[in-house]
Amino acid sequence: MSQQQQQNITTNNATTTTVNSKSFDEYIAKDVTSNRTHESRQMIIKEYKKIGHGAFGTVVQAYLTPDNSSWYGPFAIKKVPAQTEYKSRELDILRITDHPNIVRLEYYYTHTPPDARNTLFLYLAMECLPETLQLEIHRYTSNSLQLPLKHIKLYTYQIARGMLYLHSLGICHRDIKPSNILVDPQNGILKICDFGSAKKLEPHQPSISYICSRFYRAPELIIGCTQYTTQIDIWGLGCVMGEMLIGHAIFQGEEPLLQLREIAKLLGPPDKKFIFFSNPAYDGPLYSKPLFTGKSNSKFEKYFGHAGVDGVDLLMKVLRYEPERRLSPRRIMAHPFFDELRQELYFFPRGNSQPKHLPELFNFSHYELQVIGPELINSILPHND
Ligand SMILES: Nc1ncnc2c1ncn2[C@@H]1O[C@H](COP(=O)(O)OP(=O)(O)OP(=O)(O)O)[C@@H](O)[C@H]1O
Repeated sequence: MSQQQQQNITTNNATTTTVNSKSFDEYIAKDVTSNRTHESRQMIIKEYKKIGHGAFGTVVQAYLTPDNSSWYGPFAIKKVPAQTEYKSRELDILRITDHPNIVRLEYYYTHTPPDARNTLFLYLAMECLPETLQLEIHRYTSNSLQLPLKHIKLYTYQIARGMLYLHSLGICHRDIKPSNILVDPQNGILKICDFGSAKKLEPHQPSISYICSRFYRAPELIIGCTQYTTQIDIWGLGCVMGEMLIGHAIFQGEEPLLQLREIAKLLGPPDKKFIFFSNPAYDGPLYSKPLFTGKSNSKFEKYFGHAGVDGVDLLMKVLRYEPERRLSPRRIMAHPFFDELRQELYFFPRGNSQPKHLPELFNFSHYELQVIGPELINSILPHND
C-alpha cells in the first residue's frame, strides 16, 4: 500500500489504525448528535466496509471526524429509512439504554444520500463488535466442533443479564436470535443488538403477534397471542442456548404453523388450556397427539445431555409452553449452571492456548442490584470461600 493510500486514524480508544482510504465512502452530516453529551455538530463520515445487512437496512463500519484531524471509531452504523411521521422506536430505546450487555449507541443523525431520491435516512452509530453469535456458532459447526461449555455459559449468562435490564424497563426485544447477538470471542463479551422490533410492552395493551424470526418464536406467538409478555424473549434465550449446544437451530419449522410441530417433538403436545388462553380464536393444527413415546425429560437429555445435569435442567425450565412458568432473567442468572463462572476466573478464547480473564460479569449497578433483589443476590455473586 502506498503512502498516499494510507491514512492514520486515531480511534476513541486513542489507538492509531491504518486504513485503506480507497475503500472509503465519505459524506458530511450536518447534525450528528452525541448520545453521551447530547450535543449536535457537523461531522464527516468515512464509511470503511459493509459489515451486515438485514430486512430494514445496511450496517457499515465507519469513522467520524469533526475536523479531519481527530477521528472517532470504528462504529457500526446502521442506516434505516427515517420515519418522519412517528419517531423511531429503535432510536428511542437505544437512547435510554445503558448496560454492559446492550449495544451502545454513540451518535445518531439523519442524512439523504445522493442516490436516495430525496429519501431521508436515520443513521445509528453504535459501538462495533467483531462478530455475531451466529458466525461464532458457525465457525465451530463448520469444523465439526462443539462450542466449549464454558463459552456457552458465558454467553447465556450475559444474554440473561442484558434481558434482566431490558425487561426491568418493560422493553421486550422481540427478535432474539444468534444474528442479533454480538460477541467478541477474544474477551468473551456479549451484547444484544438490533432493537428494530423492540417495544415497551404496556400491561393489557395488545401487540402484534407476527413478530420474531420463525425458529425463535415462542409458542404463544405462533398461536397468535397478542397479550404476550417479555417472557417471549426468554423462549428466544432457550433457543439460542440450545443452538449453541447442538450447533444448529433447535426448532426448524419449514413454515410458520409447522414451527409448533417442531416444538411438540421436544416438549410433547401443548396443553389445550395453554392454547385457549393464548388465543381463544386459534384454529390451526393442535398437535395434541404425542409425537414420541416416553418422557420429554429423556428427549432433553438425549439432545442436550452434554450440557450436564444443570444445563439440561436450565433448558427445561426455560423452554416451557406457559410463559409464566419460564424462569425469569434473574433466576436464570442464579441457576447452578453458571456456578463455574462464579468459581473460576479464566477461560480459553477460541484459538488461544493461554487462559484469559473472564469479562466483568458481576459488576452490577445500584439499579441492577435493586432489580435482582436481596433474596437472589447471594446466589448470583461469586463466593469468596
Ligand atoms: N454494533 C455492531 N457491531 C458489529 N456488527 C453489527 C453491529 N450491529 C449490527 N451489526 C451487523 O449487522 C447485521 C444486521 O444488523 P441488524 O440486525 O441491526 O439489522 P436489521 O436490518 O434489523 O437485520 P435483521 O433483519 O437481520 O434483523 C447484524 O447481524 C451484524 O452482523
